[in-house]
Amino acid sequence: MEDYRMIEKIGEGTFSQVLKAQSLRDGRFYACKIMKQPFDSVEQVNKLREVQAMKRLSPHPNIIQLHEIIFNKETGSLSLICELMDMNIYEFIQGRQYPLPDSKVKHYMYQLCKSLDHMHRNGIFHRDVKPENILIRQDVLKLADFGSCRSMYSQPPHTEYISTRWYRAPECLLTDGYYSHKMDVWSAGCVFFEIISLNPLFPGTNELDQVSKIHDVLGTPDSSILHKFKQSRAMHFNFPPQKGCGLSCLVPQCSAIALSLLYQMLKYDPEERIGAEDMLQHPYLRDLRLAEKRISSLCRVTGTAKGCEASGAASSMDHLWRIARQGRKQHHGKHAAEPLIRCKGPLYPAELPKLNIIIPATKMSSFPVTSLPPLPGTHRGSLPAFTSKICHSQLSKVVSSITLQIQVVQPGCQMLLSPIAACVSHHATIPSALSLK
Ligand SMILES: Nc1ncnc2c1ncn2[C@@H]1O[C@H](COP(=O)(O)OP(=O)(O)OP(=O)(O)O)[C@@H](O)[C@H]1O
Repeated sequence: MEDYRMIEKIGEGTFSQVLKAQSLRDGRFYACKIMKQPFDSVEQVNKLREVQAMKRLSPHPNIIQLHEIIFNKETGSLSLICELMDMNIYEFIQGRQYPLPDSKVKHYMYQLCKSLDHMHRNGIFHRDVKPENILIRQDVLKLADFGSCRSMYSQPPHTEYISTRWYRAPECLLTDGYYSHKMDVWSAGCVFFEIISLNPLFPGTNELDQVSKIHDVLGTPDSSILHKFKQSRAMHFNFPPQKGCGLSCLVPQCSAIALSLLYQMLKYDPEERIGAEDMLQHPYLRDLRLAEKRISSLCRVTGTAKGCEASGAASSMDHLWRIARQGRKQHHGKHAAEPLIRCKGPLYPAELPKLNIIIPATKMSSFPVTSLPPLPGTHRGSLPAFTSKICHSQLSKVVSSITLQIQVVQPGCQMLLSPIAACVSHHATIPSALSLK
C-alpha cells in the first residue's frame, strides 16, 4: 500500500470502503476498494468471486477494470485497486430536479445493456444491479461491484436473499431461489425507469410491500405464472387479481419506444423477459447501435482516431467514439491493464507460485483455481467456482443479528417476509454468502 497515497473516501458498501488513491509509481488516480473482511491466504483472495469476475470480464469498456490486487498476509487486509470513476448513478440523479435528456438516458442504457450482454455471454450474472453499482465518468458508464455475482451454469436453488430489495425481480421474491440471469434485466429495467423519472420504481419497505408495489404498477400476473412460481416455493401465497396502473402514467415524458423496451425488461415472467442481447437490438437503441457500427467500420478503414474524427462521424457521437476508442486501447494494451497480484508480509513456499505473477485477464487457464465447473457454450474454458468460505466471519455477524422468520399475513395476500430482507436498508446489499452452502 506504500505505493499509493490515499486521498479521500469516495464510497462505502456493506463489504468495503472505497478511497480515492494516487499511485506513487505513475501518478495516476485510482479507486482503492479496501475489504472490511480479512482474508487468510492468497488462495482465498484468488477465489473471491469479485476478483474472478472482474478478471474474466476485463477488458470491456463498460465493466470496471481491476488494476491491481494488494494483499497483506500479516494483517489479512485486501485492497482492490480499480480504475477511478466520477460517481455512481444514484449520486448522479439524486437531487436532480429536471429529467435528463432522452439522448443521455439512451446513452447510459445502451452502455448498461452492453455490460449485461458481455457479462451474460461470459456465463456470469451480477445479482445486484442497482444505481449504486453503476458508475459513470463523464458519459461513460461501467458496471461495478461483482461481489454478489454467480455462474449462470450453477444449478438453482440459489441464495434467496440476494439483490437489493427495490431492484429484486419477482422470481427472486416469490420462489425459493429459482432465478436466473434474467433477474439482472429486471433490475436494469428498474434502473432505466429511475434514470428517466429520477425516482425509484418499486420502493418497497419490506418484501411483501415490494410485491405489492410491483402489482400496483404491473398488475397481478397470470395465474399460470404464479403457478410456476408456487411450484418452486415451499410457502403458499395468493394475490387477489389486480389491474396495474401501468408505466406510462408514471413517466409521461417517456417515448413509446423507450416504454416498449422498459415493459419488455419488466416482464413478470423471466422466461418472457427480454435478454440482454435482444435489448441491444431493440429499436430504442437502434441509432446508437448503428452509430457504433459506423464508427468501428470507419476505424477499421482509417486505422486511426484522427481519420475517424476528420470524417465528421465521431463529432456528433463523442461518447460512442470514446467507448470504441477505449475498447481498442484496452484490447491493444491488454498487458498494461492486467491486474497485478502483490502480496505483502511473509511469503510461504506453498503459495509462492501465485505471488508476483501477472495473470492474463482473458486466459482463464491461468486462474489459480482448482475447482472450476465446466462452462458450456463458451470458448473461455471453465467458470470460477465461487466459494462461501471467505464470507463466514461476515455471515456469522449477520446471522447473529437475525431473529426467526416472521410470517406476515395481509387480507387475501400471504407470504413469508424475511427479517434479513426487512432489516437491511432498501439500498443495501444483502450478503450474498448468506445461503451459500
Ligand atoms: N471504481 C470506483 N470509482 C469511483 N467510485 C467507486 C468505485 N468503486 C466503488 N465506488 C464507490 O463506492 C461505493 C461502494 O462500492 P461497492 O459497491 O463496490 O462496495 P461494496 O462494499 O461491494 O458495496 P455493496 O454494499 O453494494 O455490496 C459505490 O457505490 C461507489 O459510489
